[in-house]
Amino acid sequence: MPESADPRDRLIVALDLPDVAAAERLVARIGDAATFYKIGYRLAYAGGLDFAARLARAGKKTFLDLKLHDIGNTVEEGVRSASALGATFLTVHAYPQTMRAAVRGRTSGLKILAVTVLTSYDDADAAEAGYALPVAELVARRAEQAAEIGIDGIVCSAAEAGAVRERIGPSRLIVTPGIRPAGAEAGDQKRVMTPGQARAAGIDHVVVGRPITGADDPRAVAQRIVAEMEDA
Ligand SMILES: O=C(O)c1cc(=O)[nH]c(=O)n1[C@@H]1O[C@H](COP(=O)(O)O)[C@@H](O)[C@H]1O
Repeated sequence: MPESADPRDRLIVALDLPDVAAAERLVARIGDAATFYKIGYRLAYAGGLDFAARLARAGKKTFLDLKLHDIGNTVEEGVRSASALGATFLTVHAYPQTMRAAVRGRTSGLKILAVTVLTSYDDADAAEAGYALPVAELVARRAEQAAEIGIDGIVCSAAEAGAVRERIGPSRLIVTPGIRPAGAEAGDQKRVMTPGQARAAGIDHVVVGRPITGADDPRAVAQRIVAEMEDA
């Protein structure tokens, strides 16, 4: 597994906040306890892409969670445009055509992550969406396809990390949302593990949003998550 030199890099804080001012306040409160931030739909549509570029210029690592999925040409050119924002990671959905297009549009420095099956899905949700395979099998199949296509990393739940690692080998990344410190509310997440369990399962990065953004002391929660992974 590729190892980051700084243990704080293992935690990616999801800045799922209404506006840039709120994101700036949270980043300031967390201070040096976190090095890596994710900007998803909520903030991206409220000025978050410029903010992501600013964070990157300020030395933070950024993850653009845009979950691209469209015709190949649109994905390829979209990835090319996103490359200008200085991000470390960009997500696309793990459909083969979409992943191939993303790899064509990728420029150096930007790693493409493929979202296999959302962590808010269980087998019943996958069946409702028309998939015949249980979630674990669908994740494994998409991870295998992602590796064949040359995607840099996989987004899945930590519960699938072992099976995914077997299929993608040691050098690609495993990034896992659906992470909850012991006792925290799962919310809409259905495939959930603790930071320590995730780390022990061989993940490279965890993504954590509400347990940090909603905390009275977000810096302390971030520090505890990093420490829990160090001890795992
Ligand atoms: O691509 C993602 O980051 C993602 C994939 C997935 O399968 N599940 C998932 O929760 N996410 C994102 O990870 C974050 C999890 O947030 P919390 O549930 O608040 O910790 C959110 O920003 C989601 O958009």
